[in-house]
Order: sequence, then C-alpha cells, then structure tokens
Amino acid sequence: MPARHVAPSILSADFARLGAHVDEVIAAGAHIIHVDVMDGHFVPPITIGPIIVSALREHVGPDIDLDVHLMIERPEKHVADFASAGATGITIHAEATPHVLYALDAVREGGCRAGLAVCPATPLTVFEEVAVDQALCMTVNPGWGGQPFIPTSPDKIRRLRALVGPDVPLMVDGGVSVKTAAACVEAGADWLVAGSAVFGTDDPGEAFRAIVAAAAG
Ligand SMILES: O=C(CO)[C@@H](O)[C@H](O)COP(=O)(O)O
Repeated sequence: MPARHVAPSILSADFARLGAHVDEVIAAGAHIIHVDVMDGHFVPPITIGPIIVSALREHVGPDIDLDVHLMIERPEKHVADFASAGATGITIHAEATPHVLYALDAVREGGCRAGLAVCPATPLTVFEEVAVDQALCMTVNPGWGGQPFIPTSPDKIRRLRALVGPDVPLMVDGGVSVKTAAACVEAGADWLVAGSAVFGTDDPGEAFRAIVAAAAG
C-alpha cells in the first residue's frame, strides 16, 4: 500500500501570503502540497499557472512534493511547462482531452508522476485502458473549494481502488475534513486532499494534524 498522506490544497490559502501559509502546513508535517490549476474553460474559475508553481518550488525547496491538479482543457499542451516549473506529480482530467494516453506520456516525459482524475459523474472505465502513477477521484464537482463531500463517493473510491490495484496512490479531492477522512480511507483512499478544512481555518497546521489523526481512525 502507498503511504497515507493528507495533501493541503492551496486553493483555499491566502494567496497574499502563500509562502507563509504553505510553511505552516509543512511545519505540521505535510509532505505533499496540492496545487489546483483552473483555466476558465474546463471549470469556470481561473486560478494559477506555472509561474506560481515555479515560485512555490523555489520557496519549499526540492524535498516537498508539489502535486499539480490540472483542471484545464487539452492538458497535453501545458504539462511540459508545469513539469519545468517544478511539479512532482501532474494529474490531468480524463474529460479534458481525447488524448489521455498521450497526455500521461507527456507528463512522464517531463519527469513527473502521471495522474488521472475523473469528475463525480464520469465512469471509471478509462482506468481499465491506461496505466497511471496516481489516480484521483473527485468527491465534489471540480472548480471550487468548500463544497460538501458527495455522500456516494466511498462506493466510487472502492471501485477505483479495485481497478488500479493496491500499489497506486489513490487521491480523493473535495469536502475532505475530520468528518469525512476516515470514510475515504476505509474505502481505499490513501492521499486525502483538503483545502478549506486546512487553509480555511485560523490554524492550518493544527487543522492539518487533526485530519491526519482522523484519517488514522
Ligand atoms: O480540486 C479542487 C476543487 O476543484 C480541490 O482541490 C479543492 O481545493 C478542494 O477544496 P475543499 O473541498 O477541500 O475545500
């Protein structure tokens, strides 16, 4: 089984003090920082690009995992830029391109782990066709932080775990908190992405530790 991680998502961080906010969760034990990239097309909001990934890499140094979640159309056009900027893993959406295999290969060519994500209403069948280095099950509709965890998600997480096998990190993303973490782990998730439940609090480090504890059961 891959090691279990809680990955704070900077989508809910204070971007005016991003470095300091990220430092707080790293000091609390976070090893993976989740970076949500949105293009205003695949999802309505526009967030950040490679320039911020590059600044984050400079800030956190080489040992922290910057896991980039591309919620953008035709991700294959941009993965090289995110890889050069310092991403460690890059996850694309199955719904965002007709060239999933090509896009995953482009991620690996950039030296990153290649991840594949699906939205809540997307069937998991694509995972029968491609090998991935990490899988992401959206547990809210992508685009915004702070949404409630979709209650049917554990069943989907279970089915995805069965498809990818025991050794592939399985991420869940959306509505993860002290209340939902244990159900995600019980269903087979090992990387829990948490945004508002960490950075939407007065003490992100303490909130991070609380989710780690909740995930441990
Ligand atoms: O990908 C996304 C949203 O599309 C996430 O990574 C959010 O950042 C999760 O936020 P919370 O649901 O944890 O507040």
